[in-house]
Amino acid sequence: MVMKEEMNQNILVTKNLSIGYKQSKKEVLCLLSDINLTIRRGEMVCLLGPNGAGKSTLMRTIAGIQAPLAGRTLVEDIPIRDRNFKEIAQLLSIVLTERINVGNLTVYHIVSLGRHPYTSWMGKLSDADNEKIKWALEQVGLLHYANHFINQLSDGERQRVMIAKALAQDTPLIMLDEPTAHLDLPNRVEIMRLLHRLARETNKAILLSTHELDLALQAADLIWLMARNQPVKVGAPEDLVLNGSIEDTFQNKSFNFDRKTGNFIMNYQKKQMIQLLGNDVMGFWTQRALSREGYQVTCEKAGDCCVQLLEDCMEWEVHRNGEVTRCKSIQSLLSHLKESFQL
Ligand SMILES: Nc1ncnc2c1ncn2[C@@H]1O[C@H](COP(=O)(O)OP(=O)(O)OP(=O)(O)O)[C@@H](O)[C@H]1O
Repeated sequence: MVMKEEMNQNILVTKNLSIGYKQSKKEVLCLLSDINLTIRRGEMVCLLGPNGAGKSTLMRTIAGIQAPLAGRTLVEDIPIRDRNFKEIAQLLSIVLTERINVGNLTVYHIVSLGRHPYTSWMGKLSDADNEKIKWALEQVGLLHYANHFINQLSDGERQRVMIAKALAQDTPLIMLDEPTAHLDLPNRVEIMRLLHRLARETNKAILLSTHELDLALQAADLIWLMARNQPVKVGAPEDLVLNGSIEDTFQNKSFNFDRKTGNFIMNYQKKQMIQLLGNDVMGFWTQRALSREGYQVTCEKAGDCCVQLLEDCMEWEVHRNGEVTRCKSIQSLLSHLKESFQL
């Protein structure tokens, strides 16, 4: 009984999927084999991995755009392979990264294209289709832009139009290839929040590929972590941080992953030890600036230099060789240290 309920919760299932490219009759580039992944109703999954890991290949294979080397993909228990375009378009919708350039179409018209899998060959929209289009525009907060031309919209709004089109397509699975590429930070956050809310409220499954690790860690229900020739690691973002998977996958000698903050910290060659006294926000930014300049920062007594934070007046006191110097900004602190150490 439990098993049956669980099976019904799955919208996407991959079964022993192998992905890659047939390069010639004999030569095959197999990127990954035996991929068994699922996405449940109402879940948002972020697919993460370094460049060349195979994210686009996996997305394309799941969507039926590219044939698998082996295995299969099921959406709502229906195998994608061998289905025609219209049948697939009723099971999954895809939002691609490319910037759309169709200036002479209105927002309403573009979203209405999502209804094509359901209309006759003439593309006549029924009342129900129009209702669905309005609902989709409402979901992304763009109903008032329905009659605007697409080239009158910002990149963030255009992306929301494409999400509305996918919603109008009304498929159980929505896939998005780097939906936050080309967007500024507020729009990136907005799109992730929107997708997260839509997964919850519509009970659809959302799969998106991204390079935005910090946003994915905050917004995803599950992360699929891909690395070349390694099994896909699946887990809640926090589990993948705690068990070191994120760190291992993105390991690089130029930066370290900070498990406490979920951020990457650049590695600078350390030259001089400096003791930093004080904490909180001012301490965090002072430490960042000192590390960038190549100082090794510690809270213990070390070397002959100590920086004391004066949090009340937001100033910095440098103690070195019995001399005390006050600095009014991080910029002046860094130039004073540079002179002092003659770096
Ligand atoms: N048409 C193709 N024929 C042969 N090999 C390909 C083809 N397309 C991609 N590849 C190779 O497959 C590997 C994975 O590529 P893919 O584009 O899926 O990675 P990705 O994780 O999406 O990368 P990125 O983050 O840079 O977009 C790469 O080594 C790439 O060179």
